[in-house]
Amino acid sequence: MKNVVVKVGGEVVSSPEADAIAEDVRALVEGFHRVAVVHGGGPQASALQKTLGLETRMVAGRRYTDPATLEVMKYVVAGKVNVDLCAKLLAHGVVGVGLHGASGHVLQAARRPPQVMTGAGPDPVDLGLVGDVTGFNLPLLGDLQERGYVPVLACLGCDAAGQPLNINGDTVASQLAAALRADALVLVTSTPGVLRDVKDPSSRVPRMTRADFARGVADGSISGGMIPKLEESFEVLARGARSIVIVGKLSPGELLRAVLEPGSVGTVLEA
Ligand SMILES: Nc1ncnc2c1ncn2[C@@H]1O[C@H](COP(=O)(O)OP(=O)(O)O)[C@@H](O)[C@H]1O
Ligand SMILES: CC(=O)N[C@@H](CCC(=O)OP(=O)(O)O)C(=O)O
Repeated sequence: MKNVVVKVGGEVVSSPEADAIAEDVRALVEGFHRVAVVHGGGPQASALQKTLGLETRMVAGRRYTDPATLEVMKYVVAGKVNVDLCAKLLAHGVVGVGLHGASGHVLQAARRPPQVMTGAGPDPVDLGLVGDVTGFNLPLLGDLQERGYVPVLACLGCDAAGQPLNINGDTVASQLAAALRADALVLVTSTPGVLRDVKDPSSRVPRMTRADFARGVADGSISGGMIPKLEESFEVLARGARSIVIVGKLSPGELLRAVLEPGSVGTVLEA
């Protein structure tokens, strides 16, 4: 029995690939593995911001979140994306339970103080209503999994005073993997892993170390959302996570292989 955290990026939730993922989650659950799903919704949030005439401000892959932006995140991430993903799982025989941070206080957070960020220059950055994960309601997640449900967590946290906070989906997933001491964390994104050249889908990097990551940021070949994804992942690896793999453009069966045969799909991160 493996304890598996699967993070699905927003772009993937609305793509046909979601069927392959849901099917593989079913296979994992049927194989008596414990699965928790975390999802984002960044592209959908940016699209709604545009429709509403709101500016999207990303700083090194993270969204500057003012009160209006937080409203958008609630509508999109805890709303449409969570519903669509639970419905997709259901269509493949997986009963997901949709959750956000304020629900069961499953995702506990504290507002992030201004800090220097990789890829965003030397000065501290204040991201507004963005949170850092402080904990999870693990008993609630465990109870759900025990009864055959798959928790489906939207990446919105909530602090003890009841303030919802926007958190990068990869951050939530990697912190959850650490808290659960997961056997595998699979980050499903819109590219088939980390690419040497972001414009060339065939340039997949099969294995990557922290030093490779630092070099990629410095030479500009790793940018945008890939920076926080890798940064959080390497931190969790350093704290003892067992297996982290970045995958994407999945065909049926490939998510399963990423969990059961690490190294066969995507980019495996090495401590
Ligand atoms: N070297 C790279 N390899 C793959 N993707 C990269 C790379 N550098 C930048 N990216 C960008 O990072 C994006 C993935 O991050 P993000 O959009 O945050 O994904 P997700 O929504 O799945 O969390 C890719 O779509 C790509 O545009
Ligand atoms: C603080 C922060 O940046 N939060 C992210 C949360 C959504 C997310 O991570 O979505 P993907 O997984 O689809 O990228 C954002 O607002 O875009």
